[in-house]
Amino acid sequence: MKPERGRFGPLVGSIDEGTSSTRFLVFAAKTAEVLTYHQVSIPHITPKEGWVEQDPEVILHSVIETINVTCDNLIKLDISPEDIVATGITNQRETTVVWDSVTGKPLHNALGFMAGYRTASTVDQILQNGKRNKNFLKNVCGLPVSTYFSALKIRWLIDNVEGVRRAISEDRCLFGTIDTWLIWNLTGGVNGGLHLTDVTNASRTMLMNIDTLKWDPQLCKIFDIPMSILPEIKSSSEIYGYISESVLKGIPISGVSDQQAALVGQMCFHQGQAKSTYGTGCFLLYNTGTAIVQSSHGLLTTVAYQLGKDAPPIYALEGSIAIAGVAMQWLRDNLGVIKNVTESMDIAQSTGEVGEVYFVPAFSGLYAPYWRKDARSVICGLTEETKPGHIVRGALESVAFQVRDILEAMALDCGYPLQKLLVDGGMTANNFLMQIQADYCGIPVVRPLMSETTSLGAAMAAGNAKGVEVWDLDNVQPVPSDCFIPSITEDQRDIRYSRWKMAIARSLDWVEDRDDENTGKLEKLRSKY
Ligand SMILES: Nc1ncnc2c1ncn2[C@@H]1O[C@H](COP(=O)(O)OP(=O)(O)O)[C@@H](O)[C@H]1O
Ligand SMILES: O=P(O)(O)OC[C@H](O)CO
Repeated sequence: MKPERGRFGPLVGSIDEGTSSTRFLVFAAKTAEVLTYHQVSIPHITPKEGWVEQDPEVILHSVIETINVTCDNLIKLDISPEDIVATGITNQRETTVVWDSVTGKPLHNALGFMAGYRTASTVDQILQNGKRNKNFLKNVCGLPVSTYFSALKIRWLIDNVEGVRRAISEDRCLFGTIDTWLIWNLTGGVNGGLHLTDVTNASRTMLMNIDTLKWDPQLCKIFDIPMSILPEIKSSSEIYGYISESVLKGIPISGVSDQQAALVGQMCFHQGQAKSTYGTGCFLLYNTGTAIVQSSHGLLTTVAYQLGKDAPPIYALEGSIAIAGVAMQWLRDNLGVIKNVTESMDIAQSTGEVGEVYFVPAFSGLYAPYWRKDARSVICGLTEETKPGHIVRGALESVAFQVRDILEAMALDCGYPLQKLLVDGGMTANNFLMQIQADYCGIPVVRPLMSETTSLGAAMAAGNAKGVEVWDLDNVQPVPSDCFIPSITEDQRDIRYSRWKMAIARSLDWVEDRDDENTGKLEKLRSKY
């Protein structure tokens, strides 16, 4: 029997395409409750050391699969999928896809956001081997020149993949971050798919002017990227188009964003509010309101959200950490010291207070606030007492310390320290990490009981564009949360943090970094040892 319509009122879907997995969640608009969801893992492909790729078609199929299974789950719960009125997309950001508009086929695997090695020489090329400072475009796009951002990945693809050059010359090449790839396919693909992105994703390419919110011809010229391959930029909350096939046929896609969506999901609508999302990487965003604040301490300036095409853009300062939860996957898959990522909590806890080990997971350099592609991982402080648990603990502590690095930079840029940290994302299930985060930053860490705030933010944006409020924002009760309170002394905190800084110093200058102001340092080191 068909489920009865309207049991929970209007429903809003959220496609959450992260670096490690894809989920489709369905929210009851009135209560923002997750009614059901389905999740599938997305494999990383590493054809060479440090070259992280994913298959765009696997990503697309994972989205379709999660939509289908979630809708089946709804029916089993006697809820009608026909109650879904809109869907949002929240996605891994800088990850870059290029495809052929005629065949619909990708021209290469997607280049992952943390693929540092591959584009290192592209960075050197743009910086003219150290003649330009890495911040030379920051005033225009808010970002330093780094392997992280899409423009470098597009440039690499044009330089290295013949099929991409040919498709450009034949005017068949389309570029997109994952949101764009999904929207194009879900709205029809080769049969009229729409080539669109949202302003928050566009702000991570290095090609959008942070002030005008348009593709910047000067930036495109510097990277030598044809503007014809770029999607149209929309706000984070408007009707992008309608899903052309599947059980959601006819439903509008009407909200798009990623880490920035968690700011919305965490209700950080006011200047001065911040959240940190702990997933594959970790991303701390601080709402700066309508002001474009340029950091002097290694943070990015990015668009936080624009909730409607005529709404003012709201900006954020961001600290991006490349390696967070993925370090747990590395401990599991490469070192075999944990059987699953959840186990990391008990193993780390079991080490007690003895045997401090500091682990800087700079697998392909360090992102904020260091921006050092010459850094590589180090594990310091090993003794004959060191056990695998100490390494696991060191990996979890590295996330907490990197977040402190970012909070220090934010306090310098903003003039005052943050009073509490709102957190979300898969890794926040780890209570040990949450406690040491509070300990090492010296402020309370507040974790909502519903940790899917990124998806919620995308659903809120999608509902907003359809005139359906997800969560009654006028009557919103305090979000039920757990709070972790600092439990170590200032002295203990400072000693640990200064050792972390020593470990960071040891991770730098490991490979040659021509764009860095310390050019030649490596040569000096070589002659010294
Ligand atoms: N209990 C846990 N302890 C430590 N890390 C965890 C735990 N649960 C999940 N993770 C890590 O969090 C990441 C998944 O979080 P998620 O928010 O789904 O990431 P993404 O959105 O980047 O795909 C994985 O890298 C995983 O290793
Ligand atoms: O995989 P996620 O969801 O943690 O997102 C990755 C970031 O968007 C990269 O900037």
